[in-house]
Amino acid sequence: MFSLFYGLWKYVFSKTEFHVLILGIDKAGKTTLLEKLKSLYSNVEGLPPDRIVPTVGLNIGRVEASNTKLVFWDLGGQSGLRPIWEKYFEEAHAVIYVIDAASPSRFEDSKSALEKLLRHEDLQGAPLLIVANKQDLAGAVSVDELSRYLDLKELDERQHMFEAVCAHDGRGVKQGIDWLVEVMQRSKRTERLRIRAGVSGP
Ligand SMILES: Nc1nc2c(ncn2[C@@H]2O[C@H](COP(=O)(O)OP(=O)(O)OP(=O)(O)O)[C@@H](O)[C@H]2O)c(=O)[nH]1
Ligand SMILES: [Mg+2]
Repeated sequence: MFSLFYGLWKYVFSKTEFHVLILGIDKAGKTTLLEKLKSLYSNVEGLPPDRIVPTVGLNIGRVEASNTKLVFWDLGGQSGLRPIWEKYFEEAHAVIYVIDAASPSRFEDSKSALEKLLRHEDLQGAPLLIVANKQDLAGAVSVDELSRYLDLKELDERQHMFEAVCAHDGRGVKQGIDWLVEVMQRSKRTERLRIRAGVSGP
């Protein structure tokens, strides 16, 4: 009986495409992370860091992880571009929020952009992976320090995880994605999005 349900469950998720927004302020390392995700999870080699330029439009990456189709949407983080983010909120299953852990002078900006996003009704119930990026740099803070700094009460009501990552060499990326896939599969938001799209199962 268990294997029947498990098979059905796996079947439903092999059909579902999860939309994951990659957000964060400019220079946090979002596009570098997206390109690393492509290299790690698809047979397309992502761009090397020295070929990545600041994002103005939208970068898309499609990969398959743990038998699940993931579509990443990477948007520009410059302050003038942040108002565009909310256009993608409604359709997103989850958010990866990237922070440059080696730039404390930008933590305030990063925190307030995250705060806004957490308060937005179109993102209600979306699981959140907070990436403490650039762990290869000497000044990078740990996830504990970053979480203490952010100290956001809005996080208490949301499924979230902090992950120490280096988008250059890929460390920490798989752990974060494994967690994200698992929580997206079980989240009420995924169920709501599936019903809205008219997909009720096989
Ligand atoms: N040392 C180090 N540098 C990184 C890492 N990830 C990204 N960078 C560098 O940080 C800079 C900004 O990276 P991007 O990926 O363009 O940042 P972004 O968040 O996409 O920036 P916008 O598109 O402007 O929003 C580049 O010089 C990257 O090479 C990392 O893990 N370690
Ligand atoms: Mg970018």
